[in-house]
Formats: sequence, C-alpha cells, structure tokens
Amino acid sequence: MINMLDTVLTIAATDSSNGAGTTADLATLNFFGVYGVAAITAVTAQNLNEVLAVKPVKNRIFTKELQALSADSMPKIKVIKLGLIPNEKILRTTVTFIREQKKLNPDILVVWDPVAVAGTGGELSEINYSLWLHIILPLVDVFTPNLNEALALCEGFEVDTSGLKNCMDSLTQLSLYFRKLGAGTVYLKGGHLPALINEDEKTAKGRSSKQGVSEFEKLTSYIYDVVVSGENNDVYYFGCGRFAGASNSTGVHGTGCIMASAVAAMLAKGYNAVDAIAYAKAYMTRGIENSVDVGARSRLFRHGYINNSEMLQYFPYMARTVSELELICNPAENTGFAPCAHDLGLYPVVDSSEWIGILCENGVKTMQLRIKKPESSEQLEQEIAKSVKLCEKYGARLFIDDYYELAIRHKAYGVHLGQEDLIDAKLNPIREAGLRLGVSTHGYAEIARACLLKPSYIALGHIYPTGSKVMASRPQGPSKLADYVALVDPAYPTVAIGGIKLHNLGDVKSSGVGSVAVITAITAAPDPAAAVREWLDAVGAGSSDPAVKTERRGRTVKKTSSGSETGVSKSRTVSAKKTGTGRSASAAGTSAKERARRKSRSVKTEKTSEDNA
Ligand SMILES: Cc1ncc(COP(=O)(O)OP(=O)(O)O)c(N)n1
Ligand SMILES: Cc1nc(C(=O)O)sc1CCOP(=O)(O)O
Ligand SMILES: [Mg+2]
Repeated sequence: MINMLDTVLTIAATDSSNGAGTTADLATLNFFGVYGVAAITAVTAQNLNEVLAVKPVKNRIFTKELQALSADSMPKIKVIKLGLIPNEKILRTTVTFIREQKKLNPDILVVWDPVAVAGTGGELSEINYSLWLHIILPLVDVFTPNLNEALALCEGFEVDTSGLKNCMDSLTQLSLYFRKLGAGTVYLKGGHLPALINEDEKTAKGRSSKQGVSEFEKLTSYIYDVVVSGENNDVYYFGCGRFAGASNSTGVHGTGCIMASAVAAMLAKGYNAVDAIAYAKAYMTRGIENSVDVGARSRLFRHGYINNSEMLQYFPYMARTVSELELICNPAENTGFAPCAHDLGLYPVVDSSEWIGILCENGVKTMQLRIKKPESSEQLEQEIAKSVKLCEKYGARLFIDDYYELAIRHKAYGVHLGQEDLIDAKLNPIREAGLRLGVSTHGYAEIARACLLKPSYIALGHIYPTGSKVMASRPQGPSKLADYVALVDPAYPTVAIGGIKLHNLGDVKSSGVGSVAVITAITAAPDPAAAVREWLDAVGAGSSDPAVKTERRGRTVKKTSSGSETGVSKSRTVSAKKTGTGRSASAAGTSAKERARRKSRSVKTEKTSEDNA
C-alpha cells in the first residue's frame, strides 16, 4: 500500500527504456510504498545499449513543473531526489527551488545522484559540476556518487589501491572532501574500484594477508562502499559480494538512479541516512542478482520489495573498522558464536548480584548483569563471580554487559556488547571460550553489522522511550520492531528492549520477537518479586538451549558442504525464492565465493523440540 503522505519528488530526465531516470525512480518509490512525483529535466532516447539523444526541457516548462508540484493541492514533499540535470539553467532553477522549499520546510531532505554519464557511456549533462559543488552540496543531505563520479568531481585525487586498509582510508578521505564542501551524509559507491587497480598490484597476489587471502582478491571479490555521516564524521563500510553475471556487460542499467530513489524512499519513511542506505543496498543486490539479460550491453534491473527473512540473503554487511571488514573476506574463518535458545523469554537487566538472586529465586531463566558504575574493580569482579555462581545454581543464563574479559574469566553464559563496545572489543577470545554473544542494534545498518559478526542473538532497541539510558537514536516503535524480527528471524534469536511495560507488551509480542528485556518494569516496581512473577506469566521463561555436544556449553562444530567449519548446527536454511519470470541471474551470476558466504548465513540456532512446545 502506498502512503500518499510520504511523498518524494524526483527531479530527473526520462529514459525511454525505463531502466533509469524518472520512470525507474517512480517504479522504485512505488515498490517502497511511497508516493512519487516527477519534474522532468530532459527527455532522453535510450535503450540498453546506448544513448541516442538528450533533449533538455525548456527552463520555463521545468519551472512550471516545480510550481505545479509544490502547490497546496499536492501532498507535501518530504524528500527531493536529484538525478540528471542537463544544463546550468535547469540547475539554477533547481537550486532556487530547493532553497525555497527548505525555507518553507526545514525538514525536507535532498538526495543527489550526480549523473553526468550514462552507464552505457553517453554524455548526459553539459554541466561542469566541479564549479557547482560548493553551491549544491550544502543543500544535499545524502550524496550518492559512484567512484568514477566522485573522482571526476575531485580532480587530482588518487585512490590508494595497495591493500584493503589503505584503500578504505583513501575512499574515506575522498568522502570527506565532499563533506567539507557541505554534504550531509556521503555515500561513496565502490563498485568501480577494480578498474583502478594497476598491473603491479594485480600480480602482487603473493602479498597475502595472514588469513591467506591476497589483498588483490579482497579488493576485487567484494564491493565496498564507504559512508561518512554525522557530526563526528562516523565511517561505515558496507560490503557485499560482487555480481559476476554482469562482468561481460556494462552492468545493470539504471542502478545509480534506482539506488538514490531507494534511499530517498527510506528517508521519506522516516529512516536515518545510514539505515536508508543499508536497506536500499539490499534492494539493489536483490534487483541486480535477479536482473535480466535481454542480449544487450546492459541488463534490466528487477524491482520488487520484500521485508522478511528472504531479504536477509541480499543484505550487505556493515563494518565500523577495517579489521571487521576483513571478516567478509574470510568467511571460512568467521565461524560465529555459540548458539543459544531461539526463545530466551523474559530477560531482565539488573545492576547487582542481589538482583540476580531475586530473579533466580523467582524463576527467571535469562538475565543480564549490567553494572555501569562499579565501586571498584574488585567489587565489579566479585559481583560478576557471585552472579555467575547464582545462575549456575538455578540453571539460568547470565549475560554480562560490557566486561567480556571478566565474563570469560568467570565462565558466564554470555556477553552483551553494544555497537560502540564492538569497536574495541576482542571477539576471538569470547568465541573461543564458547561464550554466547548478544549484540545491540538500533536499525538496519546495525543489524547488517551484527549479521557480519554472527552473534548468538540480536537485540533490537529501543522500542519505546526509555529513562534508563540516554539513546542516540529515536524509539523504533512496534511496527519497525516487527519488520526487523521478520528480517532476521529465524536466522538469529531476537530480543526487544527499551521502554517495554505491561501495557505495551501486547504490541511487542505481536512482532514475534523471541525475548523481552526490561530494566525499570521490574527494578522500579513497588513489589519486584511480584512483578517478576507477573512478567513471567506474560512472557514465559524461554526455552531450553540447543543440545550440548562439545566440551563446553554446546557448540556443535560441523563441517559445511563447502568444507569449512561452522559453529552452529544447521537445521534449517533461509532459502532464496526466485521471483518472476525470465532468466534469473542468481545461479549463473553469483560467484562461488558469494554463494559460500550466503550459505554461511543459514539459520543460526537450532530449534529444539522445546522451542516449539
Ligand atoms: C538485551 C540488551 N540489549 C541492549 C543492551 C544495550 O547494550 P549497549 O548498547 O552496550 O548499552 P549499555 O547497556 O552498555 O549501556 C543491553 N545491555 N542488553
Ligand atoms: C540498556 C538499554 N539498552 C537499550 C537499547 O536500545 O539498546 S534500551 C535500554 C534501557 C532499557 O531499560 P527500560 O526497560 O527501563 O526502558
Ligand atoms: Mg555496552
């Protein structure tokens, strides 16, 4: 269903082939359930081989289009997406229009895809954008150049392709150039990177990393996009497999337009820029892998929006550091964390062993010790040791928040880490000790990062406003919670957290989430023991853990068919259902490496008979 109030205006040219331009933009917006309107800047005659003609519309007509679309009789525009602008006259009118619109509605967002050359090679615009960057970029909230476009706009910049780390640093510097000129979020798409790698580096396959994957392989087998966003120039690396099916063509027609429209749609739906990019990227991967070869130089993208576990296989991975990004290149070594029950039940989060005792005595089977201000390191360690003993006695699962080294030392059941914690945490010792890992997420991008780490569960927060923690993000609400659960379940157990009380529990449970984490609903209750019992009645204590088969806490190590070791037993897999007609590109086009990676995304937990009881 299209929400007519989430309106996106695309300012772009037509494409007679409908692969790119305004019609592709409108198709994309439609699939995302937002309402699209268009102001045409030029008419182009194109097919999947070439651009035959570009005819700019008269500036007078273009001005009227904008006037018509901004009239009171139209839904309010939430996002403006800029595509092909053929000449300076149209660009000037566009800049004036955006300034006026931002004055009337400061919340309006602008996405700019700097189209200058068609994917098939034809020149589309006569504008020298380098001269305009300082005027346009301060008006732009999300800037989406591909690497070729970015390099054309930053004359003299050379990408350092000598290894993944240097390359990512270099792409970050390039993104920062646009940020300094005023762009909001910069989303630099790295698909064209292999073309920049020189002959010496191609033959330097011997320069292998310690994992045995050469730097050349790392740079060419996967696509890395760099996103720089926020006041502190936070860097996000998005990585995904390379679609091999497009290698002997100019690729899939219109992907730049479709990507920018997908981002615009997600912004109109209220997602932040980084989450919008994460989901839009999944949409792109799905459409590219199912693209159709009609015997032309470029392929036809296949649209289609879904939001459930089928989409997970197309999701990018997100990393905050290059060493995290390396996990993408070494799927066989990225074995994931020990599994836990799919349904963890009521999951109180408390700050002392005294509370842990109360929870254990009243039948809680999953809990977390979260001490934010320990009196001393000795007191902290004693509290952890005492809590572990209590939980062992009562057969309860104890996760330790933040202090993973102490959790390992005292053999806790698991560890819970947030996105910031993950930047410095050493994950290998946690994995090797067989402890479970729970990871906090607050939207699609963080879910994409969690999936890269293959944790034991994924926490989804914060659902409602909470007084227990200062949050950087907005409350997600039960509807987004349901979307996130649909995406990651059954691959990962899910835990909802943040502002959950008995009065909103019904909506939380309707999302299908496997566990409910609460602080104040129990710790601030007048009679905490009674509150625990009431919550246990409402949520349950969860199910038993998967069978314990190895030396410590049940990590069943199996060989996959590809021969790599995984830390989980695979009882179910999330299968890709191929949609529509025509030749599906997936089987033919997806590289063996990518298929292996997909395989490693199969279901993370075992569903025991108790799970289904
Ligand atoms: C179950 C669960 N979910 C989320 C959190 C929050 O963890 P984090 O983001 O690391 O924040 P702090 O709790 O450390 O403030 C959690 N603790 N438990
Ligand atoms: C510790 C914590 N983490 C959150 C997240 O979203 O990551 S919300 C939260 C506080 C939860 O407390 P209450 O149940 O009192 O709202
Ligand atoms: Mg933390």
